[in-house]
Amino acid sequence: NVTNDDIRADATNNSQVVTNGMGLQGQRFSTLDLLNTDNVSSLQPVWAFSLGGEKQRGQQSQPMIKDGVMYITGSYSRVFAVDARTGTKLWQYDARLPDGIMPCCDVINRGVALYDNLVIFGTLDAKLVALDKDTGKVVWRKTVADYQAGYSITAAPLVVDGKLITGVSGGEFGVVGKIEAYNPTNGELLWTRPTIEGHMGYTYEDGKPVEAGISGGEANQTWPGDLWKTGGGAPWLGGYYDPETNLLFFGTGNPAPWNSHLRPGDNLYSSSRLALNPDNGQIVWHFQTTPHDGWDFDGVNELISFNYEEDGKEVKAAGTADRNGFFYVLDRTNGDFIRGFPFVDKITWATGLDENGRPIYADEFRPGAPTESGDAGSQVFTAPAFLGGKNWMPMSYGQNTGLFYVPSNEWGMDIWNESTTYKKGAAYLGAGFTIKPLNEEYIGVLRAMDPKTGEEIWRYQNEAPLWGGVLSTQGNLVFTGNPEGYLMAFDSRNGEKLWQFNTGSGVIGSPITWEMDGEQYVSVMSGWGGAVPLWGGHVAERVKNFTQGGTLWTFKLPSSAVVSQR
Ligand SMILES: O=C(O)c1cc(C(=O)O)c2c(n1)C(=O)C(=O)c1cc(C(=O)O)[nH]c1-2
Ligand SMILES: [Ca+2]
Repeated sequence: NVTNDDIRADATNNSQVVTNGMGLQGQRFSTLDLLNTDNVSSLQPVWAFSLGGEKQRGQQSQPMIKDGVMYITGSYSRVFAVDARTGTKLWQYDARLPDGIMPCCDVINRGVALYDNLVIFGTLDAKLVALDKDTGKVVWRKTVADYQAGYSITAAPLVVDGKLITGVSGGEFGVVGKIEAYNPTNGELLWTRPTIEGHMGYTYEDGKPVEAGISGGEANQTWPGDLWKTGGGAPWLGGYYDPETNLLFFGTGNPAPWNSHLRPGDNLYSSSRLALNPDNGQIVWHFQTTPHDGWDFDGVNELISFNYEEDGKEVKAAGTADRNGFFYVLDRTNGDFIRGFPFVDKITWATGLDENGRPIYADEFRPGAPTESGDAGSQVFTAPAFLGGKNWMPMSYGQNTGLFYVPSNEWGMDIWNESTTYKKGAAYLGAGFTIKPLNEEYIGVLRAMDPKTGEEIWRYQNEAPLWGGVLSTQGNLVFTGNPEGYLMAFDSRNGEKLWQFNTGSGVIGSPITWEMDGEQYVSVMSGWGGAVPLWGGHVAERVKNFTQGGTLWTFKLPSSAVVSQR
């Protein structure tokens, strides 16, 4: 069973992985160094587990490990429990999905939460399901939102001190984003916090809703007319928790519709980072990365807590690499902007950030308004593309190097606006687009970034876009995968590629590492999919021959190699 203490200790307990992010702060760093730059070239597969069936695509899950059992999700809202020593399947759960599910960006899922004897995950029809960890049988099931309005859940939920916290997806359908806390034991709703200004939040006392304040204080200050009622801002990537400040950090997605001329104003809290009180969901501070977004620059990307020394003082900071191409370092106690810098080579839509971190817009790179007669507005070519300088794939913070390892992409897009009106359950974009690579040789770039200076310390360039999570370790290793099928290991200090292994399908999951029976293991999901093949325009064309899949791979050193290193 998984306790609150297990969850709190996850970043330092090497024998388990019971949080998404390998620790509540989501640093994705392991203090293990049995596997290191000297021996990683001997890393070998121990077993591979196929998810089976015909639903082989888009495997973004991060595995979890507890007491020798691994828990993963697969595409189409499936969960599997596997013996971590042998890869033998213990049980499988397949959600029965209705025909009308509407995920914008493939049938993906990013993983489970573990609590007590339960394995809990969110489904493509916007339900939370809690399964018995030993049998895979449903213990409770709860509808979070109406899938027929375009809601879904793709992120892993988070458990903090006995509260199960989830976001929702659906920004491309004009849903209203919300973050909610549930009792993980029975699925009872504890609080709900809409992420669009003007909507009421509630806490629940004895099962009854009690008003907990309008998000934003007053309705509709940064939106025109009724647009806030269908404003998007979906916190679709979930969030993390920082024990030092007792705050939840969630990001919010694009405002709806994409056509920004329909909604003059900053459109809070779309494309923002939010800090919430975990007890009642109150928004403690917010930082909006792209006010009045006109390019689908969802602000969901993870905000990762880290501390550093400056002028003899410890700064409680947090770093985030936004879709819009800028990396931000914030004071995580209050959301103040400390510094920001580009982490991609080309940003056209803004010339920089002002002293508060607000973008300085280059208006000629905002697509034009449609004409009165209904013709599309002027088209622009702008960078990054809407799939972002970085998309969902989580970066890692190297505790030993002080660097962030950021999976990123170099691309731009043609984008134009069209007229649109809201219709329940229909795409609500008011825009058209074609993504194009910026370079012939590469699109993906794994970057080691110094958050104190904005300097890129090293980079690895990949032909296809990078779409997988990153892990770094005390053994000076950085792991990530690519759509070409490789799981790769780099030297975290200089970016030298030390090892790679082809898994047979694109790696877009998040690798983990843990210790079992005195040996260090690495696991990752393989299975190409996600948004790139669906929405990638010319880039999708480039990657169209990559094969889909669904396999969980586990690696370790041959026992002899470990011995010889010691
Ligand atoms: O606004 C939203 O609700 C929403 C949800 C999701 C999702 O849940 O996966 C994505 C996006 N937007 C999105 O804009 C996007 O680029 C994207 C890529 C992916 C993916 O898994 O590859 N999901 C999503
Ligand atoms: Ca979106």
